[in-house]
Amino acid sequence: MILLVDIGNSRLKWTQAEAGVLKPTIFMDYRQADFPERLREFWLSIPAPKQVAMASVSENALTILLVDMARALWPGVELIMPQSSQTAFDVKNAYTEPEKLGVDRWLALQAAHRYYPGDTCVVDCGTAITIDFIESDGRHLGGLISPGLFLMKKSLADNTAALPFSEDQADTSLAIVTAAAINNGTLLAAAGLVEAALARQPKAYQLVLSGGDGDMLARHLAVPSIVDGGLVFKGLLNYCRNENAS
Ligand SMILES: Nc1ncnc2c1ncn2[C@@H]1O[C@H](COP(=O)(O)OP(=O)(O)OP(=O)(O)O)[C@@H](O)[C@H]1O
Ligand SMILES: CC(C)(CO)[C@@H](O)C(=O)NCCC(=O)O
Ligand SMILES: [K+]
Repeated sequence: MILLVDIGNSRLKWTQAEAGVLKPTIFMDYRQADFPERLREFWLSIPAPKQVAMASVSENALTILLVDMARALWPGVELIMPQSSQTAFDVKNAYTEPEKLGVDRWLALQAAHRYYPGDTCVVDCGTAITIDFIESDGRHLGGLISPGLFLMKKSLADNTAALPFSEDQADTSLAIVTAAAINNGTLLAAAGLVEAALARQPKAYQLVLSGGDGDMLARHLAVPSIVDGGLVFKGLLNYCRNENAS
């Protein structure tokens, strides 16, 4: 078994890979006080992994906590922590400073290149919305970063007197009450961003979505898309030896 860990900006996501097949993802809020205990209990209940692969775009302290926990639970376990680089698994990073590209974006690009070959636009709709374009030959063209839906709504609530934070259902129609106006406005901002990014390219790209709001965004886009919430995990798996072994 290989333990795969994606430390995002708001949540920790982890899963087990057995013979290359991913189990359901466990999502955890790492800001809760009892998070380390809850995670340790979870990890005590699973078979000892041969390898632990981690991707982190979060604070170092959290990464260190998780590394220490894995080492304490499974002494001698092999830890794999990929970093963004110039090229990996036939993907060429477009950034002028390749190591500055978020490792979540880098891993998602590698997974997209492997599992969704072709000219592809990879969108992660999480804390941030990231949009990256990759050509069928593995050349990354670059990307875009915007606040995600939660942050858009939170910044409205935090910076105005009259606007509340609302998590009601959203669509892209015109609203006649405040909460719907915010939910629909921010959803249309996200959908419009993705549609505009695609429309401004000189050719067509297939669209692959991931992230906590990926499903919701997919339902409201005017263009077809594939939703795959496992892109970062699949990218991590590339870096593991014997990925097909149990
Ligand atoms: N407390 C919360 N903070 C932020 N987002 C939340 C929270 N609760 C629910 N969400 C939802 O999850 C979305 C974030 O998705 P996701 O879980 O992929 O983000 P993440 O864990 O921070 O990962 P990443 O950093 O990779 O984007 C938000 O836009 C929001 O809709
Ligand atoms: C953009 C986020 C926050 C998305 O999770 C992450 O990929 C990150 O911290 N990136 C570093 C900056 C960059 O990718 O240009
Ligand atoms: K992300």
